[in-house]
Amino acid sequence: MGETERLIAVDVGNSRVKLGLFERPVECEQAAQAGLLPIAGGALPEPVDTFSFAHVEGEPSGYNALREWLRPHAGIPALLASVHRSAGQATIEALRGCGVDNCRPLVGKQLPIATRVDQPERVGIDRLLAGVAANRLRRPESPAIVVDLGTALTIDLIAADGAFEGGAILPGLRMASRALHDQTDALPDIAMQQLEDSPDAVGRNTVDALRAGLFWGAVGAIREVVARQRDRLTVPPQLYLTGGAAPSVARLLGGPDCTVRYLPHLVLSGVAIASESKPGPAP
Ligand SMILES: Nc1ncnc2c1ncn2[C@@H]1O[C@H](COP(=O)(O)OP(=O)(O)O)[C@@H](O)[C@H]1O
Ligand SMILES: CC(C)(COP(=O)(O)O)[C@@H](O)C(=O)NCCC(=O)O
Ligand SMILES: [K+]
Repeated sequence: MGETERLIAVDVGNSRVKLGLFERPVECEQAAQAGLLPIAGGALPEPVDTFSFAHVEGEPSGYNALREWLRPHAGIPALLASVHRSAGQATIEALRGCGVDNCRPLVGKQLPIATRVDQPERVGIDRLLAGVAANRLRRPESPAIVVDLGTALTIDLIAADGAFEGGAILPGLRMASRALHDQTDALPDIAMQQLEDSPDAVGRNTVDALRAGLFWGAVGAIREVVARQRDRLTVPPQLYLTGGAAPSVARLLGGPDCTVRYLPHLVLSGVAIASESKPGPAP
């Protein structure tokens, strides 16, 4: 298999940079051309190797570890989706410095997904890419709802015709915990490991009360927004979960007519699918 058949997909979020090495040429049963709605069908491309790190301003260790991971992958083209400008730029520089060939940033209008939103160019590219991947996964007649529990928590509706309809944005678990700590005198910041298991809803101390509120607040918000988006649909949606906090809540979501799948690399798979589309101009 030649180098050109491989791709490094990059997803720069507000907390973490995620990379995936995709080896197979991404096959598409229906040509995904810009302007054409992609029809659901084929399997989702999955990375054969992944790497991720937290990006922190002025802290080079994550980028140093990235350079180590990239060492055997020099010469492979990379396609990058970023919602964080400075981390996106630092990641591009690290990739180019490691000899990664032809590292291109993706922009929303290159993606094979239609939108029905007020300002398509303002939508986070991670939200659109998760929609691109959801379109590959869902049954053609079923709409999809994508829940991304990252720095922010996003809950987006993909219509049965494949269009990104918009959705809801709210604080993610880490951000909510940090906001409570920063804006009060007495509340501690809660470690993410303490938010992995369903806590008792009656916290008998400050930390347990925060765990209860943060965890069940996120689960409740997702259930309510999903239910309200579901109310607009005639066909039950398929629910896809991704993002750092998704494993904690995945088994608590869904219902009798709404199946749930946790897909840790949904955005990276969206980047791999987007790589099939017409390449955009080099920056
Ligand atoms: N062990 C954990 N338990 C619960 N939530 C977690 C855990 N680890 C990370 N998170 C959450 O996941 C977020 C990072 O996920 P990620 O999808 O990489 O975000 P982004 O794409 O915004 O960078 C953190 O901000 C935090 O909210
Ligand atoms: C909503 C987001 C902050 C989510 O980013 P993340 O939590 O994945 O880092 C990002 O998609 C973004 O900056 N969006 C721009 C505004 C919009 O999507 O409408
Ligand atoms: K994300």
